[in-house]
Amino acid sequence: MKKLILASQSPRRRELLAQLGYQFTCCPADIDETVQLHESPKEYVERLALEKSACIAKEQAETTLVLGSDTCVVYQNCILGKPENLAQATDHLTRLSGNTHQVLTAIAVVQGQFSKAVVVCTDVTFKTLTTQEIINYWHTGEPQDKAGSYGIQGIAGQFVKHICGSYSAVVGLPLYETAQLLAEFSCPTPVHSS
Ligand SMILES: Cc1cn([C@H]2C[C@H](O)[C@@H](COP(=O)(O)OP(=O)(O)OP(=O)(O)O)O2)c(=O)[nH]c1=O
Repeated sequence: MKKLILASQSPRRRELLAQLGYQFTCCPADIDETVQLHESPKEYVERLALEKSACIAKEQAETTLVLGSDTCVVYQNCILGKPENLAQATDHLTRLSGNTHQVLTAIAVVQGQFSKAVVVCTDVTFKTLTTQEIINYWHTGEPQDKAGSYGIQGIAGQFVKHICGSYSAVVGLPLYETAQLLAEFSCPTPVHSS
């Protein structure tokens, strides 16, 4: 079995990868997450997932697989990152209120000089939120470390009227695509026959 490293500090990603049955270690990647000029949201998440994996892979043996991931929330082609304060979270959640937005999650595997990335897009539709609901939500402490200022797997689950795509991708790691990608690198889940 090849050695597998998850290049992430996210407890959600760790739980999702463990759910697939893999044995792995975690090694957070510290990279610059600034959006580049003229970069589309899809290009952005793909680049970050690859950079996170490559940053850890360069310290590893050529046979080690490194999986990195990045999630961003996109509304009308604008990237909504993690909020720094209540004002930013209010801005994000006011935009998402009553509307459909996209959650883009990229996963990337780097092994020595080989790499491959996949981007998964999910549509999420929110109910209309009042200013008081947004303020109350901020004070739960849930939005602070999450792209777009919400966590679908938590209290904000009640804001979501409809989702079209991958729930696990919204939480941070798309289960289907991750298993497929790792199998391509000869690292199958326990249920794969090959
Ligand atoms: C939209 C949404 C995001 N998120 C989280 C997933 C990611 O952890 C985070 C987006 O930030 P990321 O920069 O993708 O990830 P991270 O900094 O948490 O972890 P790392 O870079 O070390 O892998 O937002 C949820 O948990 N639920 C949601 O519904």
